[in-house]
Parts: sequence; structure tokens; C-alpha cells
Amino acid sequence: MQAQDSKTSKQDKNHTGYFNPAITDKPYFSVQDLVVGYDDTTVVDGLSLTLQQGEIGCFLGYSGCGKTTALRAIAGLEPTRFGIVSLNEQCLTEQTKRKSYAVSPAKRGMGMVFQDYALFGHLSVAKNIAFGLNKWSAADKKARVAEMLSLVELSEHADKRPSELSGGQQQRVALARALAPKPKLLLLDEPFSNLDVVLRESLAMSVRDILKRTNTTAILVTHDQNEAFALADKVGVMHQGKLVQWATPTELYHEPVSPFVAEFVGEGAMIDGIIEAGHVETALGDIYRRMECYDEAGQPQYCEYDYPNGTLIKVLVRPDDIIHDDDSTQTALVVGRVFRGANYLYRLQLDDGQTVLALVSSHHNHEVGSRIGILPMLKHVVVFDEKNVNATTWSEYDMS
Ligand SMILES: Nc1ncnc2c1ncn2[C@@H]1O[C@H](COP(=O)(O)OP(=O)(O)OP(=O)(O)O)[C@@H](O)[C@H]1O
Repeated sequence: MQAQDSKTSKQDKNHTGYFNPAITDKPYFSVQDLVVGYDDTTVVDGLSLTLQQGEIGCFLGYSGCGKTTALRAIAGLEPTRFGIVSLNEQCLTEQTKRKSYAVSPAKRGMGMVFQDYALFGHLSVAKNIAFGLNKWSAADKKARVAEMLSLVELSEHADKRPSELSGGQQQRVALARALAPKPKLLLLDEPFSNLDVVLRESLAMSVRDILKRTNTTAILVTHDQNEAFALADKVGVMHQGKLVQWATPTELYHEPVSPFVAEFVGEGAMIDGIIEAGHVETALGDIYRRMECYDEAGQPQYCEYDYPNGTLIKVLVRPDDIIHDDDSTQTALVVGRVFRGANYLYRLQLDDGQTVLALVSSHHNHEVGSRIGILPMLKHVVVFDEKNVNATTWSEYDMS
């Protein structure tokens, strides 16, 4: 009885109506040290990640960085040179010094959705969705197809051929077909890239909603950051076959681990900083890293930075870190601006000639050449080391 209660509580619906992913010590899906290559080239190089049940992961990166190869290796469609892949407590691939083992793709319990939908043109929408259910009884199959049609909001199109549907609708049929057999893991390879930009983001949001409602664990491959952020819980930035950072979209944006991730994800500028007496001096002001302790008068104590005085470093400044404030005594010169509807993206020159970006409500219309008041309000201070390779993030800081 107790076990039943605890299982129920793990799958309780949260306030959004979604099922919470089951919380267990062991990840539902894990990849350890995956290495995949063609001939003498290594294309995926030591990739490791975990997902809990119901979580959506994403491989994001430039063309050719190895995203599709990683996905295909997880599906068992590419041979693995090294590494372990496990799903739902089952080992699917183990290529190590001790063992060489791989479950065939058909027995992995995975569903796939491709860029080109790969629907059967001669079959109706309903028959496309029923395609993977040949072992189900006729009654169960009928009920499941009806359920999937309703889930993707295509019930009234059940008897149409795919060619009679729009691109977005066809992709929803492909999703319904992949979800119908209840896959343990759904793999989506650039599923929206044939669609126009506006449709892409709205379809990504509705696919996320469908995956969350069905508690489906999934991995998406894309080179489109907006799509990754709209759909995924965890995004892995890939670069030259390596997973550089595997984190939530917010963490990637605000706490990138390297300059590559900082530049790849979102906009921003890296301004010069110099370590002086334990704090960082920048053109925006001096930044003091706060410790979690206070002196007797209640004044915060500050960390010594890890580098000697005079060390040159870089500080990441995102457009939302610079607040426009007419009353501020700190000003910057507007050297460029882009109208984005709700906002202007201003390019601002600081007194020492460096530029930063600022996202300002489009009610504030300042001409190029004018000076505007600014307040630096960094959510996190991301400092890149002197070799510009690694980053550290400070969440607690003061500026002067
Ligand atoms: N079957 C293959 N044989 C040899 N090399 C391949 C093969 N498939 C992919 N590659 C190479 O592996 C590298 C990674 O390809 P992959 O398709 O995984 O990248 P990707 O990040 O998914 O790129 P894209 O976004 O363009 O699809 C590329 O250099 C590609 O040319």
C-alpha cells in the first residue's frame, strides 16, 4: 500500500496539469562516454548525459557537429565505438573493454520523427498513425488511433491523405504515429526545419505540450536555438563532437561554462575586466563577489578572486543585463539600434569605447548618436578566465 502511495505521489500532476517526471536516484535514460565515428574520424567524442522520465532533452549545435550521429547511435542505427546507453533500467549498448553488446534498433522501444515527416502518401492519416500498432487488437488499435488524433487535434482529418494537409499538420501526424505505440524514448531529428519560422516556434510549443501530457521522454536534434528553448527541459550544446554543456535553457543563457556556449546561446558582449585587490574592474563599474558571510556590523564580506592583481579577464554582459534609466548618472552613447516590435535592441558605446547591447522597451525611442542613462543589473556575473576558456558564475555580487 505504501509503495503504491509513493508511486502515485511521484506521478502527481503539478499545477500546470502535467505529470511531474518520476524522481528516482537512477536516471531513466543515460548515455555514458559515447564515442561514434566513420572510418578514421571520430564524430561523437565522449558524450554523457542523463534524462529523467518525462524530460525532454535536445542536442543543439552547428551543422556537422555530430548531433544526428549521436541520435542515430542512441537509436542503434550507427555502431558505437565506445560507451554505454541505458533506458528504463535496460542496457541497450555496452561497448567497453569488458563487453561488446548492442540491442537491435527494432527492440529498443524508441520512436522517431524526421525532418521530412516520412509519412506513407498512399495511406490515410488514421492508417499512418495505426502503422506501428499491428500487434494490437482491432478494438485497441481503433481506440489508440482516435486518442492520438484527438491529442494532435486532427480528428476531423482522419480519412485524408497526408498530401491534403499543411506541413505543420503532416508533422503532427508523424508525431502521432511515433507516439501511438507508446515509445520508451522519442527521437526527433530536426522535425520542424521544413516549416516556416513562425509555424516552427508555435508547433514546437504545442509538441512540448503533447509530450508533457503523455509524459514522454524525448530527445530533439536542432540547430535552432529558439526551437531548443521552446521545447526542451535540458539542452546540450555540441561542438566538434563534444557535449560542451548539458543544462536547462536558463542555465545555458545565464551560466555558460565557456565562451563558445556564451556566444552560441543568446546575444551579448564580453567586456574587458581586470582583477584588482580581489574584485573585477570593468567599464561598467567594479564588481565585488559576495561571500555568504557578514561582519559584525552586518556588512557583506567579499571573496578574493582566484587570480593575481592585474590579470585580464572577460565579463559576459547580456542585453537584459543593461537597464535603461533616464535618472542614472551612468550614460552610454547609442551607436546602433534594431527595432524588434516590443523592444529595441540598442548597441551602446561605453566611455572606454567598448560596446554592449541593451534590450529596451520600444516606448523608449532614442536616436543613434544620443546618450542614454544605463544601470548595469547583471543577473549573474559570468567571468571568463585569463585564457578565455572556462567561466565561473557569481550569483551574489555588488557593484560600485
Ligand atoms: N555515413 C557517414 N559517413 C561518413 N561521414 C559521415 C556520415 N554521416 C555523417 N558524417 C559526417 O559526420 C559529421 C557529423 O555529421 P552529423 O550529421 O552527425 O552532424 P549534424 O550536427 O547532425 O549536422 P546537420 O545539422 O548538418 O545534420 C559530419 O562531418 C558528416 O559529414
